[in-house]
Amino acid sequence: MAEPEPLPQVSSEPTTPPQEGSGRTKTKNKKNRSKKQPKRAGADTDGLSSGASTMVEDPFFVLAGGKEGGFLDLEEIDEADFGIFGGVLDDVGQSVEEAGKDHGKKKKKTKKRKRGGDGEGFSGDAALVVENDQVDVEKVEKKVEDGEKGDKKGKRKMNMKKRKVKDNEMNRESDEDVASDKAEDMQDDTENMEQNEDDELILGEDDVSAWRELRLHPLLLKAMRRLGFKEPTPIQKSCFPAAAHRGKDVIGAAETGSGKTLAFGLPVLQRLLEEREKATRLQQEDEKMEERSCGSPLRALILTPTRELAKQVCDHLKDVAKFLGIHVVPIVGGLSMEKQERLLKKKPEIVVGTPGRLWEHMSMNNQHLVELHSLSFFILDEADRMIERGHFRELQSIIEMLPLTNGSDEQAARTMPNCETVPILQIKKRQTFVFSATLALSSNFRKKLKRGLSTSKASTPDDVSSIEALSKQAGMKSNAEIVDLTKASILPEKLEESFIECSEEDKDAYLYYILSVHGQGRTIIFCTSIAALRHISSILRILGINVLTNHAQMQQRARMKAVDRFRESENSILVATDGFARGMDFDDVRTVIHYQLPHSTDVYIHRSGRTARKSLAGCSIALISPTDKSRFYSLCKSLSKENLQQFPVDHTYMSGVMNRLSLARQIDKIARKTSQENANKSWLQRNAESMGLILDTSDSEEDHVQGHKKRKATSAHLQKLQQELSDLLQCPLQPKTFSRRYLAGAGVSPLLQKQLEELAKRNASNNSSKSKNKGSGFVVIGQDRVEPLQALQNSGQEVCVNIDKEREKRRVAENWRRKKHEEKKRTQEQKRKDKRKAKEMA
Ligand SMILES: Nc1ncnc2c1ncn2[C@@H]1O[C@H](COP(=O)(O)OP(=O)(O)OP(=O)(O)O)[C@@H](O)[C@H]1O
Repeated sequence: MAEPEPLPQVSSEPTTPPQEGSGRTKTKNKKNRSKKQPKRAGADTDGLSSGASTMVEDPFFVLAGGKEGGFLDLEEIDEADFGIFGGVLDDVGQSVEEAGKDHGKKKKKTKKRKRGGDGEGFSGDAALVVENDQVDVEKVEKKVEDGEKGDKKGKRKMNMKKRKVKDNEMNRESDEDVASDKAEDMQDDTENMEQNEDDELILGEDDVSAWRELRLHPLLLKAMRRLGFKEPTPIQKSCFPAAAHRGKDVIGAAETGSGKTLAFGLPVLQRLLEEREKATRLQQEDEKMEERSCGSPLRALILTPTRELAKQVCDHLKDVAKFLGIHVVPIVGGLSMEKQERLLKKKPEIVVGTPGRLWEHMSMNNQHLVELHSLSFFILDEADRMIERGHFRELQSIIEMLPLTNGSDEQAARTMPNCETVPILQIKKRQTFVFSATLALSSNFRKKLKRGLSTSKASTPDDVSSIEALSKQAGMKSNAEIVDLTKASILPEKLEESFIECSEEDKDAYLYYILSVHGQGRTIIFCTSIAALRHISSILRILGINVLTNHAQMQQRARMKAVDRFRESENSILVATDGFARGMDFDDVRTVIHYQLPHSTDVYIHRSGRTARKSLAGCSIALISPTDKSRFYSLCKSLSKENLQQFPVDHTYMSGVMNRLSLARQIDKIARKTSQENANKSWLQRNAESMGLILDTSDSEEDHVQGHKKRKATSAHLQKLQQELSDLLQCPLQPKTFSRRYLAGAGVSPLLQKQLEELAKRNASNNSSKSKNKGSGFVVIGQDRVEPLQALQNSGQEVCVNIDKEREKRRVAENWRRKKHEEKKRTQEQKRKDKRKAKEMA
């Protein structure tokens, strides 16, 4: 075992990064680490092997030390949710097939080493304590608000709980290593239970003939059989031959949920597998190769705009690469830098990350990320998002780090240290892939694509403000394969779009109506603002609808939990902001509701694209207030939509909806006020404590009594409202035409539902025993509500949303208003004149 790697010292001299030791290091001295400005590799040919960097004053100091740059609503990702490696480092001496089969055995061997190791990963236990405590605090807070236990007792209890949470959170860091070891062990155990890839195969050999036609590597074919992917999706079919067999760069655009991740992922895995096979053959010929053991250099760098998407892409590739011995690692903000350094020391072939954190590592001269000579793939997922509003300055810096692609393969090979997996002859040029569903949104871009990249104007060196410029700077060749499978509307074919016109205030009512009357299936509600998200989630919870939330101001652990819970239940409802709109893949989301309209067409497409994925049907409903109208019409225009369906609202439900909503709003108002007051008090307390001051809380006797009375009255009022609402919620949300024989389901509580079903069963058995008394049957429709898609398909009414017609309508209305106004003015003037005349006459 080699000595732990010495950390680079801060120096103003040019320096060579230390060579990677093969052993694990536990040194964590971050302070000693030098912050260097990495040099563009490839610009200095003899510096390539060492990854030498010139030490200059670091212009990225703020970035390196700070948070993920740029995209403020990036998702925090918890390390607990990342696996470490999809597999184990492959034994190059083995055949590829063997490498795959022996995977399980090797895992066991590595496990022993890991146990005494540095404990990356999950800190489940500690987190659970904190989370449970958090729930307890909420319970206690609620009790305090309800005035159930009396103020002082409740407060004391709450303070104790809060302190406990704080302590736990402080201890969490130190507990993490232990907990993560446990989690790692558990993960290993689970993996050991999966004995063999063959046991997991869902499809037979003949089922995947469509993949075979693409000349997919046998191990990848097996992976497709295991995942149950019978045939390639159109984008995969179009991209694979060009990317994998002809080594071309690819610009890929296809609708949301069409499998773009594997459209770029499979060619990467194919090439790595093929090269590994060649390497194995060469190795057998050349015994010297055995001495070479520096692990694998970075072969593919995949960039995504959000942390959650990076995690998802990483997981997806790991799934495919599970038995391939190819390692995929996520490098995103929100994780400990040191832990990521340890992951990178293991030299994974594929890194998926967000630009901010990747650049942070690069600017600290992380050897695996700066030595990019053998990088074979540079991939931008959701590329159009990357260049938006100058968000990812780090992207520019990363692109500058990429070796120039015009150097010869041999030259590149010469500069590479002894690496087993990429022998000299196998190094091909780097391929660049750029993908997104909304790449072709701008008509300009489509035209440019048609003309081809070669004819476009040269961009300035620091300009990555267009896909074109970005691709070129990343080294994309002018003969790149352009695969644009998007239609004019870009949206999936089976997406039923609809809208409800209502006032801003009534959006809550329609939202509740949709969820309670047509609430089947997984639903995502999108908001543009966190304030709106908080408002509706609070109202819906008061109304007894259990919603999950995900937004940038939530703690990461809670966010990831929400995502997991959303995946778990097929009727779950998630309220999210737009950070969640791109790329997130959930099984069978039936409905997307745009509570607030997005600011741009591409966000609308990505939001709506969370449903109707994988050629399944889904529906999207936009709530349109008068202020949203013009934006909505322009959106329709940019998507070439002239007609849209109006969501079929059964207005007989609305008075019931309004009654409930009115109570919920009152409850919400009181709860907000109380929590605001509590927050203010504790803020004051905290600040006074931190300044060493004692707060004068001694009210006069009269104030004290008054305050007490007020609190008591509020609490009684709150209880009354809650009781009223609870009574309403016990009854079905009936339309006026409610028949006693048919209990319509919306609003039926699970308990009532159960009781009614039992009653119905009893009635049915009574009836059958009493010689089938026709007409006395009792039918419970219960919670099996109609799903929005079904409602739309049955009775959605098409409405013309022709923007020109709307403009015309608005113009006519304005003219009419102006005329009216002028007429009024004229009449008033006339009246005044008449009065004056009458006065003069008098
Ligand atoms: N060949 C295939 N057969 C069946 N399912 C597939 C196939 N390829 C990918 N999938 C599945 O399709 C789903 C969507 O894939 P993916 O997330 O890559 O779509 P996408 O085009 O990137 O969507 P978005 O534009 O929203 O990011 C995933 O659940 C994935 O597992």
